[in-house]
Parts: sequence; structure tokens; C-alpha cells
Amino acid sequence: MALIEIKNLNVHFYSRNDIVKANNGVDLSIGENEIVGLIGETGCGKTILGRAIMRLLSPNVSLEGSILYLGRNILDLTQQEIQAIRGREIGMILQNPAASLNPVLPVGEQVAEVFRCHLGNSVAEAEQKAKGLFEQVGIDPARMKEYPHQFSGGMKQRVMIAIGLAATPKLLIADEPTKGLDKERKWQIITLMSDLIRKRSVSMLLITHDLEIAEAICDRIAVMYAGEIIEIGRTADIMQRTLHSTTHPYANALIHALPKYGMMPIPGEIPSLSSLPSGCRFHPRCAERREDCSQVHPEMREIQDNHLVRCLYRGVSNEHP
Ligand SMILES: Nc1ncnc2c1ncn2[C@@H]1O[C@H](COP(=O)(O)OP(=O)(O)OP(=O)(O)O)[C@@H](O)[C@H]1O
Ligand code: NI
Repeated sequence: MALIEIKNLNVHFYSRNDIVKANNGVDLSIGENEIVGLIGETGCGKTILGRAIMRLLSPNVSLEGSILYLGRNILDLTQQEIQAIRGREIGMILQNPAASLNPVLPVGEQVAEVFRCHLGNSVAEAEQKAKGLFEQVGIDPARMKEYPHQFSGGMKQRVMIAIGLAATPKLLIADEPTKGLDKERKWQIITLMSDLIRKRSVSMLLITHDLEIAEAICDRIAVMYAGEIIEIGRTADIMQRTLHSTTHPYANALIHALPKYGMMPIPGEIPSLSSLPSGCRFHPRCAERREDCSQVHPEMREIQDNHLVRCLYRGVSNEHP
């Protein structure tokens, strides 16, 4: 059984003037010991998907579909039930570490708290375990008494990783864990995270803009566009540049936007989630669009083993007539 099985998830926000369709018909599974990357341009709905799994969404939301966690639908759980899962079985590292840490509590306390509250450890046990964890994430335990403002961005991110992993959850949702870090720190953090996760057999949903990071550590990659998953498959199959005929034109464009592949900007504008384009949502920006792409909304199609693409023409034998 998959750890997480998301089926036909719709997450829509209702405001006075419009409906923001942040997630549309999302299907995604995460297996045990698996790292899945969720990539896509800003505003496409990645964070919302992560927050939906944790049921951390504002009250103006409408949720449809299901998110099965070990067979139980998270969307049907009571507040009490979901609270027992949050932090304990599913951990989350939020996008902004500065805002997620408590500014008036020493960092050591914030890690020890997880052991006390979620695992019922005594104060002494919790402190001991927190100390061990600080060593594992590369922070001198002597700094446990310090406050978040005394830490650099990279060090704060290490504290967040310690908090996220303290209870050894089954799944860690990491939302842009390397945002704002320089290149060297970015790779330090990502290597640290993937090592700790693999060692503890934790699965991870890694939300990122950074395709190179996703390529380096993910088993599979899901590409999101305008609230939909438009391609999902094994990392090597997604990143395979020479197989253009099997990669979604949008995923292709993302790959070619990487500095090492020519830094080609993607033309056109990111669509608004409150007025989505007809047909294929990418068609207004797609260099390969055909006539019916503006009318027919493509379904996900398996074009290779475990590789699905939402495009009318990819992988179809008459592609180059
Ligand atoms: N409570 C809300 N009410 C209305 N719209 C919302 C709400 N929360 C998020 N949105 C909208 O949902 C869309 C998707 O946001 P989301 O944060 O998931 O994007 P993202 O892919 O994570 O982008 P980024 O890469 O910039 O973090 C955005 O257009 C955002 O404005
Ligand atoms: Ni986000």
C-alpha cells in the first residue's frame, strides 16, 4: 500500500469575487522510503497541495477527492485525529523558517518539545535526544540555548529539519527547504536532508522550484502547471532531454530554462488560477500546440512504464506526421 494516495483532489478557494482553483484533479502517490519532487513555477499550487495533506488550509476552502494516508482519508479525520498525525506521522518544513520558529523560545527547547509532546518523553530524555539530533544536523549542541535570531538562514533551516524529523515521521513535506540559501549551503542542506531521510526510512515530498535539486535526490518527479499535475515519472525519465517526444512541452521548457541547458526563458505568462485557459492549460505558451489543444482538455496518459503525461500529442505514434 502506498503511504499517501491522493485521488482526484480539488482544492478551491472561494472569495467574494472569484474562485481560485489551486489544485485540480490531482492524483499522486508517495510510497514508503520514496522521495517525490513537486516542481513548477510560482503560484501553480505546490504549497497548497502540501498543506492539503496536513489539512492546514484557510476556512474559505472547498476540498474534494481523497487523500489516503495508509488507507485512511485525511479529509474525513476529526481535528483531534489530524492533530495526532501532524508532526508525529507527517512532518512539514514550511517555506519560511524564520516565520515558523518561535522567536522567544531557545532552539533546543523547540526540538525537545517534539519529543515531549509527540513521544511523551521526560524532560531529561527529550533534552538528551534533542542533543543527539543537533549533532546529526550539524549544529553544536552548545548552541541549543540560543534563540532563532542568533542563527543564520542555513542554521535556522537545520533547526527546522531537526524539528521536522524529531518524531521520525513516516512522511516529511519539505516546502522549498533551500530557499534563500547560497549555492554551497543549499547543497549542504539538501545532502543532509536526503541522508537523514534515507537513514531513517522517512518518505519525502520535496516542493521546489529547483529542478537540479529535485534531479539530485528524488526518485520520482511530478510537474505541476496551473493546479494540475501534467507529468509524473521516474526522475531519469523526466529529465531525459534526448527523449523530447516523451516529455511534456512544459516540463521540457522547464528543463531548458536551467542554466546548464541553455537558460531559455519560458515565453508567455503564468495563467491565473481564477480564470484558467480552456483546453490544455499550457496551450497559450506551448511552441508545439495544435488546433485542438485550445479546446480539448487532455487526460493523463501513461506513455512509458510509470510515466504519465497530460498532453494530447506526446507519445502518440502520429506525432510527426
Ligand atoms: N487562502 C487562500 N485564498 C485564496 N487563494 C489562495 C489562498 N491560499 C493560496 N491561494 C492561491 O493559490 C495559488 C497557489 O498557491 P501556492 O502557494 O500553492 O503556489 P506555489 O506553487 O507554492 O508557489 P511558490 O512557488 O511561489 O511557493 C496562488 O495563486 C495563491 O494566491
Ligand atoms: Ni509554495
